[in-house]
Amino acid sequence: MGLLISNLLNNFLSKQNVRILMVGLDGAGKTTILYKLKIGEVISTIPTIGFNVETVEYKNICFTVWDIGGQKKIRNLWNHYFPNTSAVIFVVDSSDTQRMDDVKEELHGMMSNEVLASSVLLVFANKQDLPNALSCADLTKQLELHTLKQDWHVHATCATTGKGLYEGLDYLRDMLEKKN
Ligand SMILES: Nc1nc2c(ncn2[C@@H]2O[C@H](COP(=O)(O)OP(=O)(O)OP(=O)(O)O)[C@@H](O)[C@H]2O)c(=O)[nH]1
Ligand SMILES: [Mg+2]
Repeated sequence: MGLLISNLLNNFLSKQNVRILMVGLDGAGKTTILYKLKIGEVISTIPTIGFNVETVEYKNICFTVWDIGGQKKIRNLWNHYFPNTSAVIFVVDSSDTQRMDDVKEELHGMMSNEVLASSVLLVFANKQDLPNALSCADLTKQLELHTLKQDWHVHATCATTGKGLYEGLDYLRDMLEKKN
């Protein structure tokens, strides 16, 4: 009986583990987001060659966030991180309008990979503080998000202030819950 109660309690208290892959072009703000979520501060970043990984606990979920470098010459390494990914966070520099075609190509190329067929997608429309940042509606159109097979949500963020980051995670959680 004691064991039963202890098991029930453990199940109730145990955190759900979710593996998240965070990708996007170089300079989009991925590493800034990771450490804003992890330590609540804006760190001074250098371009990521390889990856950073941290766990972020939020509302009884333990997110293991893999932040992968986005420079063109290392983007072909992204697919090594795909297996067992529950959710993809694709970070976009919303003010980098010149590279939106590259963003679209990378995003669709990645999400068409069978290994990610049952993942959900959160797009962070980052750098909303910059004057020429595209809105979520414009990004949705330009990136043709409606043609994706997976569930997706696009959320406006500013990594340097933290605005929108946790709200985005709330949507991610809802999408994951709907799947289970
Ligand atoms: N204005 C503004 N700057 C931001 C924002 N988010 C990130 N940055 C800046 O953008 C630059 C690049 O950020 P990183 O987090 O290093 O970008 P990254 O996506 O990790 O880049 P790679 O590691 O090369 O793939 C840094 O100078 C950040 O301070 C934002 O929301 N607004
Ligand atoms: Mg980085």
